[in-house]
Amino acid sequence: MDQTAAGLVISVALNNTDCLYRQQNGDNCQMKIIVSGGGTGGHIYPALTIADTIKKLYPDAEIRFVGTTHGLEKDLVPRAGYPIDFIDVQGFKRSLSADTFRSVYKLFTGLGDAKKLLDTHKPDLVIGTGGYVCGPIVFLAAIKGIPACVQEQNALPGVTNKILSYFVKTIFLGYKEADKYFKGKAQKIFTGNPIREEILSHTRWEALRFFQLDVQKKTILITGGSLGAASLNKAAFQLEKELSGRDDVQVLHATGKNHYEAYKKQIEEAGGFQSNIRVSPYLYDMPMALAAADLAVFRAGAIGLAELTARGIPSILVPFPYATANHQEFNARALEAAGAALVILDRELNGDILQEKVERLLQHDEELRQMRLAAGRAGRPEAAVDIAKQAVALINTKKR
Ligand SMILES: CC(=O)N[C@H]1[C@@H](OP(=O)(O)OP(=O)(O)OC[C@H]2O[C@@H](n3ccc(=O)[nH]c3=O)[C@H](O)[C@@H]2O)O[C@H](CO)[C@@H](O)[C@@H]1O
Repeated sequence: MDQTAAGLVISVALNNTDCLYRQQNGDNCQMKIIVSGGGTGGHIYPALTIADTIKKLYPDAEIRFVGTTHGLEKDLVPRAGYPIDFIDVQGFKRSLSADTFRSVYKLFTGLGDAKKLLDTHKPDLVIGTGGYVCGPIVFLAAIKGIPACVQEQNALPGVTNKILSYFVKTIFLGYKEADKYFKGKAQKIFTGNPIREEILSHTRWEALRFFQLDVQKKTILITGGSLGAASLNKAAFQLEKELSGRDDVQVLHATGKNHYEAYKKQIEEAGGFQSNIRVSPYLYDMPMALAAADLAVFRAGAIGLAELTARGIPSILVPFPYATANHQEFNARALEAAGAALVILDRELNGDILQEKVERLLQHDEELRQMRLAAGRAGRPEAAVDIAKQAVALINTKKR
């Protein structure tokens, strides 16, 4: 089906949804949606992006979140202006231990809490974005015949989403590579990962002006994810020492808050860097930093990579080796196979290797250009809208 036809199908489905609601519930009716995902930012940010996109498309939609009090969602969701209910559930460790019994017990308390929430709020749709917290509520909704779907961010899916694939109607895939791991009956739709709207809202010129960077130089963006990465910082230090004062390149580097003081001290001991090297603890202006970047040196978290590809930025990726089941390497390898990234494994990373790869790309414009084009092809800037529309259209399938 070409894109226009697909767009038509979606819009017809949405009109039906609207009609159904108006007919059955009158004009005051609001779609009620529960979104659940948590633990790390990697599950919460996509959940918030999907919620924001639904609100933008359907301003009357009533959206609430379900999370646990142990996860970051406790802070991030209220801050984003959504109500959140908490359920008492705990993840399973990969190995058997005394804690396993506690997790089983908590699974039942979680299911009990989820049942109460479904009975109280009577949602028309439940969306899960991964993390064990979304297990009970998405599972129970599906069992009760409430349309339910999940969004999987990684190329190697998480356990909760794999189990849920046997019960939900649809799985929205961040990576095509994840398809083969879902054995359940759910329909699998490759949409890419949802990214916040601001990621695409700045031009290169605006960003260079914002950071007072030089328009003649190539900009390298270096970050080890939201917490930073010691191994990446170590290799970056050698690279930045070599690039300091160069007239063809400039660097924006976020070390991670916990690593910043030590890094600053290291720079001082080395006699300081020139102004083409900018080091900060954290980049609050990531959308601007991405707009300025010609090349990125990154970990391989799914949302960071979706942001890079949405902007068509070539990258050198160093997957975090301790991520669950090494899923970051799967994310990174998918981009490498697409021709959009070079991969250095954390155990092989050192200043020489990073410098060699960076210099190669800086000296070979054509290789960088090809990688930029490949990154652009891999990008799915429309993912959030696709997911929001197709998830809401599932309401039509509700048994009434
Ligand atoms: C350690 C770990 O297991 N991380 C997982 C976590 O991602 P995690 O949250 O670690 O990383 P992601 O790349 O998915 O997201 C990072 C987010 O932080 C932002 N940012 C980062 C640095 C900075 O200085 N400023 C800033 O704003 C990025 O723009 C991005 O929006 O969930 C992802 C999705 O399930 C997984 O793919 C990751 O493997």
